[in-house]
Amino acid sequence: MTDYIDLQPVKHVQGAVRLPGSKSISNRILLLSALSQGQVAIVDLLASDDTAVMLAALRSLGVQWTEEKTATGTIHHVTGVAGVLPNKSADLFMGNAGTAIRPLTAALAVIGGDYTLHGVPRMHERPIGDLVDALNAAGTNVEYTGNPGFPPLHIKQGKIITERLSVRGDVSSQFLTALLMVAPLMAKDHAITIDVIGELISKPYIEITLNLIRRFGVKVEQTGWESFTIQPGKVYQSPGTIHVEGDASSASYFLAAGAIAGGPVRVEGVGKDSIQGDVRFAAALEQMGAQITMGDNWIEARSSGPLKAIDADFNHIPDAAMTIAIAALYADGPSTLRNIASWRVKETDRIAAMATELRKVGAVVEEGADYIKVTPPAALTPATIDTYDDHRMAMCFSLTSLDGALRKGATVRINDPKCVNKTFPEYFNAFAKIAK
Ligand SMILES: O=C(O)C1=C[C@@H](OP(=O)(O)O)[C@@H](O)[C@H](O)C1
Ligand SMILES: C=C(OP(=O)(O)O)C(=O)O
Repeated sequence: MTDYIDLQPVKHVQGAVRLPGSKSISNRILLLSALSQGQVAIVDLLASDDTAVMLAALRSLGVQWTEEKTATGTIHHVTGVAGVLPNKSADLFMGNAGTAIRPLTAALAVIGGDYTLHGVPRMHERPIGDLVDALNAAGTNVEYTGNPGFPPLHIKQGKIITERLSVRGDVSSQFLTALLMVAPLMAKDHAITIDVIGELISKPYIEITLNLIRRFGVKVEQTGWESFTIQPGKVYQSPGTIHVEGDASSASYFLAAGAIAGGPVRVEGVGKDSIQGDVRFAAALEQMGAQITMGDNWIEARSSGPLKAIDADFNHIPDAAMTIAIAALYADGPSTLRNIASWRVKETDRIAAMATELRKVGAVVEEGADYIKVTPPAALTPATIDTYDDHRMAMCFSLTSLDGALRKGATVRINDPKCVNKTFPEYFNAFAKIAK
């Protein structure tokens, strides 16, 4: 029997939400800490499925970590292994966490050993071939045990035999992130250069990667988005204590709620100096007519009349862009989200899933290989929303219960709401708190 949650129409939203830690920052910091020299204290790590698989994998690899509960949150203490993993063989379950499997594959391939990595069925449909090709061309030994180009993987001992790697950047930026994170392990006696083939997508995620690599003491020289060079002889050094920002993608649901149904709604934990590209979601909402204010560690959204339709390129914020597709239901005309082909290879085929579920609430939807056009209905239709084991489908569609300035929300049933555990286990409680 399908588990579900029923949401009644919400007339007004208001309040403040303390965001959970950023998934992207959490999993990067965990791996960098494990590879570094020294002890790292990680404050406010995200507690969710995606970080749980990374933490479990590190433990299976012999990396020691402990969790300390404090009055204000949590501190994870990780003892770095300076690039030498205690366990030379392990079988690792990666769930559906792209930010865990891609960088870990690169790390284990470069370090070498006898490792298997696998995940949920959807993980075995998510591409990893561009990363494996880049690694194996450089001398690692990574094999597919299922379909070529996809997990599961078997990693054996290899040996890096090149100073220059190239990787495709047009399917997922996580492949370049993975190579950048392990480049210092390859750059023992000579510099390593990574060239990007094809137009790099999701560029702000590379900025997160570079920012965190630098905080662990390694410099990367960058030539546009085409080439990255890491100087030899550097080992990641513990930054001591490192703080995880609140998740800017998770912020998008609350900010959109404020923009649609009154507000003000404030998210706490990210602000104007955030290293996450998804804070630029606020600018897209502003373009739609919402009123946005930002502080060092908070962002606030409120509506000022009906939302305006938007037609824009969303390649830089692929995750938060899903929330724009929902805000489009409350806009004054058709909206088009362009350059989002990567949606098709994420937790589900998000262009297809979004189109199907938006039609259930009455929208007219046109989808293409890399775009979606949403024409809002005169009134939202009550619907049962399928979520495709995709946390963002569940979180996005909760917003269809909101009454906007132009049209009223509908009663909505969200099937399998627990899929939010991937990044935001407390999502529906947080949403209920701002619903008045
Ligand atoms: O590097 C990261 O932390 C991420 C990169 C993006 O993926 P793509 O580069 O595959 O678009 C994003 O969708 C994902 O949720 C997190
Ligand atoms: C695409 C996503 O996740 P992943 O890190 O598994 O790629 C996401 O969280 O929207």
